[in-house]
Amino acid sequence: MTELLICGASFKEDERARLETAYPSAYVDGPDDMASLDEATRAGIKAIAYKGHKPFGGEAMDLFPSLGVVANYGVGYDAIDVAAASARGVKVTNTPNVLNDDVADIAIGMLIAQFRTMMRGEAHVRSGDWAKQGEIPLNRKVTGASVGIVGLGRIGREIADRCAAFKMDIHYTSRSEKETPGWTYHSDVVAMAAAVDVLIIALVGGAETVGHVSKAAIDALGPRGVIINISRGTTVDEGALLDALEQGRIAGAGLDVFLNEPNIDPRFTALDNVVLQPHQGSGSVETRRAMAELQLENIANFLSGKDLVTPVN
Ligand SMILES: NC(=O)c1ccc[n+]([C@@H]2O[C@H](COP(=O)([O-])OP(=O)(O)OC[C@H]3O[C@@H](n4cnc5c(N)ncnc54)[C@H](O)[C@@H]3O)[C@@H](O)[C@H]2O)c1
Ligand SMILES: O=C(O)[C@H](O)CO
Repeated sequence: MTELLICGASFKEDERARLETAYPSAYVDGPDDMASLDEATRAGIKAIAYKGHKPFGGEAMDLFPSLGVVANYGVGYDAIDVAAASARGVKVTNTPNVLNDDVADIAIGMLIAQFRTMMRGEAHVRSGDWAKQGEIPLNRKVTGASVGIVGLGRIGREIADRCAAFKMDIHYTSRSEKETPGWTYHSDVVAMAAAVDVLIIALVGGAETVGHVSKAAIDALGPRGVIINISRGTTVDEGALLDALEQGRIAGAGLDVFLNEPNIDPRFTALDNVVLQPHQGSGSVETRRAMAELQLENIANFLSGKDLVTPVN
């Protein structure tokens, strides 16, 4: 009997093989393909291993009368309708913590690359312009900058700890104030943006945080301001961000996440004050392996009647 459905075209070959070896399974590229599975297969599915950002809602869950768990590969589960799952008695799990270091590292990497114009420096060396034209313009010091972390959760905290090592003046917003001596708490993102040079967005995605970093926050950041986003494309007003970047009303951005990935707004690629990454925050071999193992552990625990390791609902 097929107990597991593997759903997601972005599963790597080894990740998929590990799941297939563990349980009799079926595979689909995404939720839109679930209805194409035959009824007998759908009837047996108890667990879905999910990977990707395509919306997975109640209608698709209803195709599986025995479904008990949706195990997401990733900490952010904004693609999954958790309320619909709960209403159907379906558990949702995710992969928190194991990816904190990688995502924090790439946030700091983009910050350094943006401040120190490393992409321009790279192009200057590769093109031969260094020998022909000499040095690139001077850029901006990273150590000691003032930084505002939007969302001091698991990843936000790791980012802040790295910023502390760079002797930065640390500000943050969060739903509640934390025990962080020396760091400045703001209840309002616009007020924080007015007080710092850099905003690093580490919020959850989903309906509640759409446009959280608003046009007003971008305007408050000002012409020396830089926005780093490793959360979701939805958490910032992307149109306002593009306008501000094009008009030089902020200094630049480092972005790992966008609306409509991977078909991002072409206005981004025309800019020379941005560092752009292909949503690869957690994308080291080591971390992806840990995420895959945690996903499988959640599935295994569910199917053997044990407690889930990282339940969401
Ligand atoms: N770029 C990547 O590859 C990558 C990798 C992993 C995670 N992420 C994103 O990072 C997010 C954060 O992950 P985490 O493990 O740190 O999550 P977390 O839950 O520990 O922290 C989330 C933060 O968002 C804040 N928050 C939640 N709901 C809010 C609301 N309605 N309004 C204002 N603030 C709110 C919380 O207070 C917290 O500070 C994920 O949800 C995911 O979207 C991206
Ligand atoms: O949320 C996450 O873990 C990453 O963005 C991958 O989806």
